[in-house]
Amino acid sequence: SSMTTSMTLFELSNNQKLQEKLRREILEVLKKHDNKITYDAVTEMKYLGQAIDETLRIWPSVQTLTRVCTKDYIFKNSDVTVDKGTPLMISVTGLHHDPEYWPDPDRWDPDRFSEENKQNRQLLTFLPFGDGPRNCIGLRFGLLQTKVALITTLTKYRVTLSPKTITPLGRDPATFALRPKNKIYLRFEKI
Ligand code: HEM
Repeated sequence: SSMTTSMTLFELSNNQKLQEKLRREILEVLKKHDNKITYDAVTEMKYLGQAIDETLRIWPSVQTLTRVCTKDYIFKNSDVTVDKGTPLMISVTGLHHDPEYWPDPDRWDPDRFSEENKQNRQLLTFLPFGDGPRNCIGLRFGLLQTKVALITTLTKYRVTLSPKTITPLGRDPATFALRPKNKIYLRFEKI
C-alpha cells in the first residue's frame, strides 16, 4: 500500500493537471459527506480508483506471480508445451507494459480505467493482485489504505517533483517486489 501511494504521488507530481482534477473530485465528494472520510465517500471517488489502478498497471508492487502447472498443457497454434509439475513465473510488469493490450504503455493515464474502457479490455491483462483462489487476500484493505493516504495528502498538500529525483526512475532488478532504482524526492506545498 505504501509503495502504491508513493508511486501515485510520483505520477501526480508529473501530471499537475490530473492532480488538480483528482483533488477537485476528492473535495467535491468530501463536501457531500460533511468533510468526513467515510467508506461511502471513498467509494464515490471514481477517479481516485482509476488513478490507483493506473499506478498499479505501470508499477505493480508484486512484479511476478508464481504458480505450478497442474496438468500438461499445449499453447494454442504453437508447439510450446508446459509439463505437469513445472514451476512458472508470470511477469505482471511485462503484461502490464505490453503495447498490444496497453497502447503507449509508459504513459500514466487513469482514463484507461473508465467504465467504458474497462469493459472493452481483454480478460486477465491486468493482474496487480493476481487471480484465482490464491489471489491477494488484502486487496480491499490495500486499496482502502492507499485511497485514505492519498485523500489525506492531496486535501492538504500540492505535490511536485523535486529536481533531486532522477527520471526515468528505473526498477531495481534484485527484487521481485517493486523498488524503483532511483529515489523519489517530492515537494509538499501546503494548500
Ligand atoms: C496495494 C497493495 C497490495 C498489492 C498490490 C498486493 C498484491 C499481491 C499479489 C500480486 C499477490 C499474489 C497473488 C497471486 O499469486 O495470484 C498477493 C498475495 C497476498 N497478499 Fe497482497 N497485495 C497488497 C496488499 C496486501 C495487504 C494490505 C495484505 C494484508 C493485510 C496482503 C496480503 C496478502 C497475502 C496474505 C497474500 C498471499 C495469499 C495466498 O497465497 O493465498 N496484501 N498480494
